[in-house]
Formats: sequence, C-alpha cells, structure tokens
Amino acid sequence: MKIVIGSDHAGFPLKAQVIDHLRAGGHEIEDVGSFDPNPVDFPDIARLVCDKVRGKEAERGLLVCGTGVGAAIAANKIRGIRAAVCHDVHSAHQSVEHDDVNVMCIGAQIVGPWLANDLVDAFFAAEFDRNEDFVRRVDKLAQLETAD
Ligand SMILES: O=C(CO)[C@H](O)[C@H](O)[C@H](O)COP(=O)(O)O
Repeated sequence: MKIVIGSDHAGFPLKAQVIDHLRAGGHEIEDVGSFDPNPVDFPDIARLVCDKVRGKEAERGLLVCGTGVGAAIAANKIRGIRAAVCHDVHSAHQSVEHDDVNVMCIGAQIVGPWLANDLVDAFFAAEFDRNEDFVRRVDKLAQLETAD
C-alpha cells in the first residue's frame, strides 16, 4: 500500500522505526517529516499528510505525535479525512472496517515500538466493509463536514 507518514518532534523517533517496519513489510512509504527532532507544530504536519490522502497520492496516512490526540483533532478538521487515535489493535482494524478511517494517529509517549508495529499492521491490512449500515454512517460523517 502507498502510505504517507508524518510526525511532530514528539513522534519523530517512533516514526523512524515504524517506517522501517512498514517498508520491511513491503509498503511504499512517503515521509513528509519532520526530519529532525527540532520542535514542529503537529497541525502543520497533519496538513501535509492529509493533503496527500485527500489528493489520492497515498491510500492512507499515519500521524505520530506525543499522544496522537492533537494530530487527530487537526486531521479531522480537514475535509475528506476520517482520523482516529488507535492505541489498541481492535480499534486499529475496526476503525477501517466500520468507519473507513483513512488516517491513523498514534502517540509516541503512549505506545512502545512493538505495539506501534502491531497497530500499523492491523490498520494497513484492514479493508472497509461496505455493508449498507457502515456506508450510510460514513456518508453521514461526510454530511457533518458541511453542517452549521
Ligand atoms: O501530543 C501532542 C499533541 O497532542 C504533541 O505531540 C506534543 O507532545 C504536546 O503538544 C506537547 O508539546 P511539547 O512541545 O512537546 O511540550
């Protein structure tokens, strides 16, 4: 799968090892930064990742910040993005299967490298289940993007 990945300074070390893991698993990775441990604001990185997903330059995205929370807030403000913080394997795959999540967010201050690998494996292996209930709910998520 073509995947775009970004992190802020807090996620920088975990991003590097997750990228190695995903590449070893055969995925094509685009890393949009950060590229050093200097402070960078997670909304800026979320924008870079989400624009690639929206523009179909990548099938899905991964954001790594300290907790995953800020990255998910930022990503969910961008039209067409369904982002989720996933710190357990069940959420990592069900978020795709039921909710068609296209950007997973993880916190480098919360999960260690082994769990991070399991999370990304579950997330990127999962496929959206197009049953009518799930499709209807995802359509309603899109409608919320233009609600007052
Ligand atoms: O977790 C985050 C946002 O939800 C960020 O990655 C930062 O870790 C958090 O905002 C703390 O910021 P700091 O500049 O690293 O102290």
